[in-house]
Amino acid sequence: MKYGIVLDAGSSHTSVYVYNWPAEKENDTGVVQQVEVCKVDGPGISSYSKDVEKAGLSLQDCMNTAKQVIPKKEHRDTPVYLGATAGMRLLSLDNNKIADKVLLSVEKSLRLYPFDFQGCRIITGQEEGAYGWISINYMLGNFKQSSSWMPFQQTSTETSGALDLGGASTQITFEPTDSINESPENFMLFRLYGKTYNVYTHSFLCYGKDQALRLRLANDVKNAGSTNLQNPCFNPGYVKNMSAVDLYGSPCTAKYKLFSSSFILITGTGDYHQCQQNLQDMFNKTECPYSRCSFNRIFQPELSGNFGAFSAFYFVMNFLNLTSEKDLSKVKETLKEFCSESWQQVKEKFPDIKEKYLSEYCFSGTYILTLLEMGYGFTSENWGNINFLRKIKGSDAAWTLGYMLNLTNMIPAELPSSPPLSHASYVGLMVLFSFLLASVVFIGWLYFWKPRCLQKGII
Ligand SMILES: Nc1nc2c(ncn2[C@@H]2O[C@H](COP(=O)(O)OP(=O)(O)OP(=O)(O)O)[C@@H](O)[C@H]2O)c(=O)[nH]1
Repeated sequence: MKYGIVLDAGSSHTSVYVYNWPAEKENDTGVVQQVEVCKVDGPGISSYSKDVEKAGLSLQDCMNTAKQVIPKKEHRDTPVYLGATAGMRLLSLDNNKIADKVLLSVEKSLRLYPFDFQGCRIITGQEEGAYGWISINYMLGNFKQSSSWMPFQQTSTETSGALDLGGASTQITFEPTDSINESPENFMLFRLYGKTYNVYTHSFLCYGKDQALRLRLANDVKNAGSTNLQNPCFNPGYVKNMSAVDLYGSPCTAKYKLFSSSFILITGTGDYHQCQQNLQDMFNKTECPYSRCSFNRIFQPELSGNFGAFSAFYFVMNFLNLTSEKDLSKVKETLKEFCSESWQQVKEKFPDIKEKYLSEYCFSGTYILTLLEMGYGFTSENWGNINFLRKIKGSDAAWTLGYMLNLTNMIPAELPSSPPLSHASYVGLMVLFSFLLASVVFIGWLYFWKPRCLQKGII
């Protein structure tokens, strides 16, 4: 067995994934399995900008778990990759030097482990989308192709689109059916197992659910001209004092800072319709320099096929019991009901759920619906094409697997030149041919030898 470790350094936390696969089958599709995932206790590495040494130290527990999971004799040959996503993208926009220091601290810590350290870097939003798409299609077995020696052409499997909602960014990636490509920067060409895929992808920075909430609140403060907000996206009776540092401390919201007040007071009113109207403003649909756009002047081809929606799409829809609801009007009905429940009732009903997550489910659910409907253009007709999922065949749906498959060259561009026959058929045919050959020799011997004997007898 071979092993690989990928660290997903996200905006809200870091996860350490351990994968393994049989060495002799490493180019086969679907053989890589996730054997462990460890969530680092504490926030994402980007929040250690004022204490960079701690960014590296925070990974210790999960790296020790990886050390235990992987057999000792494999440690030296196990590659370790770290990809940082939108939290670090934002930090590097804000202060590139500090972002480098954080990555250096993390690298220093990771080099202390007995693994084969391969590097830490901030991945682009486009990579995050594309690797997410590769991961889920690899796990779903969608890259399987008919082998070239087959006498008939098998139709190739359709791929599934990928929808990823993080804390700071969100990605949409799919293989469009039309060939309109008005925005080359949104397309990636892949050649995998002998087939070419032209994949559309876009990552919206600041549209992950945590930054989107801040973006909305910062706009609300600006529009209201007050730091005392009545907010329809929180349950009635919910009251929160949010620090101005937390609200304006990211490049997504910094420009909205108007007041010197150090706190913003939020009081929930729990009105789904008002919340959705409020959130719609975040999606500019009026300007589009292309034949079609999602929002904010970004090109998007017509949606096609099924989509796997993971990460926060799954966490939120799973809490609301909506992962298998295919009727969009029922989804809205459920959200409306949930948002209108008093905060006291909600807390009593779900005493075991972290208050931070619980208090934001009305906002997050409404945001997901608005993003999918208003932003990407899903309708009640194709809502059923979205599959909210956390795992596929035991592995988490995340960009990490695709990242590792790419960096270890485990997805060949061309089909591996497989022998046209299986070993068993080959042995069978050899036995048959040997038997036929022996029979021919024997018959020949009988034919040419016997008559001569007979002739001798006659003489
Ligand atoms: N409800 C719930 N939310 C979660 C859980 N784990 C993470 N989240 C939230 O889901 C969002 C996405 O989390 P991740 O998938 O880790 O995304 P990320 O790596 O922070 O995202 P980016 O850096 O933006 O790519 C964040 O807002 C997290 O706070 C969970 O177990 N339950």
